[in-house]
Amino acid sequence: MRLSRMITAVEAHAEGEPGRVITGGLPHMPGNSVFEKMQWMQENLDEVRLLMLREPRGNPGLCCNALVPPCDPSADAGFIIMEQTEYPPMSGSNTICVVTVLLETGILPMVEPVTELTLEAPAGLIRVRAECSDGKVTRVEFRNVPAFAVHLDAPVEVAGLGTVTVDVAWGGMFFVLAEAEKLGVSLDAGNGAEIVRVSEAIRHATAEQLPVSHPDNPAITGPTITNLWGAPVGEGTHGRGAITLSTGPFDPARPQDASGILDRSPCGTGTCAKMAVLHARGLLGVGENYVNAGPLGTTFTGRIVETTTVGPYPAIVPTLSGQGWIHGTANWTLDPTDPFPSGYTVGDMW
Ligand SMILES: O=C([O-])C1=[NH+]CCC1
Repeated sequence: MRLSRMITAVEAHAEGEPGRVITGGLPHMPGNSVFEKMQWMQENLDEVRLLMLREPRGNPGLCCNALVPPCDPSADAGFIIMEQTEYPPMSGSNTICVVTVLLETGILPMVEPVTELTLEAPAGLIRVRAECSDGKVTRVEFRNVPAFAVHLDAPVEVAGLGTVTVDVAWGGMFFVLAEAEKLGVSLDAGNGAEIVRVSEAIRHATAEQLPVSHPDNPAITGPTITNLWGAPVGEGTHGRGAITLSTGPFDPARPQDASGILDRSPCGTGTCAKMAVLHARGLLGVGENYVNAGPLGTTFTGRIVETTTVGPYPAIVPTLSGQGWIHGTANWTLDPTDPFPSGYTVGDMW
């Protein structure tokens, strides 16, 4: 066997959303921050993202994280997040997967009943509190980067849908948010294809008509992801959402060909963006929880712990909590004669 790559990984999911964690096999990535390391990886090593996320080693619903040494001296570990069409600055489900892997495989020491650690994500420092029992991480709570609303009740002209009223908010990624019921879209997981089609049309139109960038880092732009939200359905929940991640380019002339995938979790950054919108509308206050359900019925619990400002925007500092599980380990390899050195996609499921 001759190999041009061997990548060691731990397979994990957080409340249903898969988040592979690469623990070895990647070269040193230069940079004075994890954000700069992410930029270097995007420019010099993007074939690894494609190799991990595309077939035969990946699938449309998979996210992948690369553990990297942190740059901030207060951080215990750094991680770069890879998705099908972008390197997101932050991700709740992937943070929970990374923490679960770091502690349950011994990369960082587990302290029971509570382990406290700091991660450096591309978006910044993430303070983590992990509840642990008998060697298992039973709950991960992290203090996210500040979340804020940029637009509330903004009209967007969407091909095939007409004028759609949207919110645009940052929760670690830039989301466009719209109410599913007003669009006549069911949020039941079985309606995934319509959710993706409608969400991609709204995202594409909003990115064109209401482009946004982060006041502290203009290289972070959007919106890149969509949150169709609705009323709570489960006992003890405050809301539900279906988050669509793009898996390919969108052609407004052929919205029926939209390619995207639902986050299987309630989406941590999406929950934080929704909380920022609720707070901006005076509907959620400091100290209040927001339990958000995703397509599988699993939940993340968000909480506003304080308020702040980001550039010109009033903002909230949210915590988010949920649980992760390891479901495998792998050595992913690439033979130099493999005809697909960056994996492949086929139109039937991409
Ligand atoms: O939990 C999260 O923030 C996300 N999960 C997948 C995309 C972003």
